[in-house]
Amino acid sequence: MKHEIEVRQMVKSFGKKSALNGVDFHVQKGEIFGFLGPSGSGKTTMVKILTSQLQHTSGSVQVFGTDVSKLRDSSQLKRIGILTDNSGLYDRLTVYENLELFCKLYDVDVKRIDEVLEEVNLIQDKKTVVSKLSKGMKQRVTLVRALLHKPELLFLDEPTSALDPTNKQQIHASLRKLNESGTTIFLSTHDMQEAEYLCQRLAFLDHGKIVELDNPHNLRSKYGDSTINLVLRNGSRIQIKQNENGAQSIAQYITNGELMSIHSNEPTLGEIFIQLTGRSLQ
Ligand SMILES: Nc1ncnc2c1ncn2[C@@H]1O[C@H](COP(=O)(O)OP(=O)(O)OP(=O)(O)O)[C@@H](O)[C@H]1O
Repeated sequence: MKHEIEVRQMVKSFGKKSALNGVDFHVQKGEIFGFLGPSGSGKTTMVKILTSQLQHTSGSVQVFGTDVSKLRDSSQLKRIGILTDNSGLYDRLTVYENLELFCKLYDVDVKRIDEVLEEVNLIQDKKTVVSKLSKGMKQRVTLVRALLHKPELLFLDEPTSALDPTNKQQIHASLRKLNESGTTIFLSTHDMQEAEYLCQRLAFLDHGKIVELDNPHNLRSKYGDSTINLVLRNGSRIQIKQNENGAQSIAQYITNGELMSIHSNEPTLGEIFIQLTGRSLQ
């Protein structure tokens, strides 16, 4: 089966410095794939290569089953959406005028503008000049622009980095909805909660290499210490191993009416990253 994205033994060097070093992964149609790494690990470079804004040094990069360079053809370009830091919005035009330009370029009915503005809670700012928007609002307009033509494959580079928690939630909900309607999403982020909430599979990137790739559930089981935390009615906290002795202890606490709460001790994605690399994602 052809994947939406297929990257094999890919290297990207800037002069003598290698930003990405032998990267292998694929993205299946219909999934949200997370590319997680701290600052400088190579996320933006990867997004630029996958969207044909930057050429890789060696290895193979395929999007929609053909070489990534084909994305420069306008028919192929219309199949993807891109949200990056560099907003490319015209400061002196209003939100609507900016989006209208994009609709003309991509042959999209302008009726779609209101629909997407509603979705990210920006409809009331439709007539505002872009120079008067906050950073977070600009980020949402850029997202609207990336969604207007209903792309099959959406690339997001740190999509919520400038947003407050409420706006973040709104964007996450819109992205999930979009994914449910069939859009495949490649998400680069250093926000592990975002990755945890959105991604079906994740690659952890460190110094230009993928150090782990799996779904969040498998990652947690693989790196968890298989203990269970109990809180007793007298306030004490106990950690118990998941084995026969542990099961007997838990049964005893329940029988004696001493147990108040019980939960598994799964690591967060951030903790797993630290286990793997010795450094944090921030
Ligand atoms: N045009 C360039 N010329 C030289 N080096 C570059 C260039 N672009 C990126 N790099 C280097 O490649 C490495 C990866 O950078 P990249 O921007 O992809 O990281 P990132 O994970 O996106 O970081 P951040 O989260 O801070 O945006 C860094 O060491 C960076 O300095």
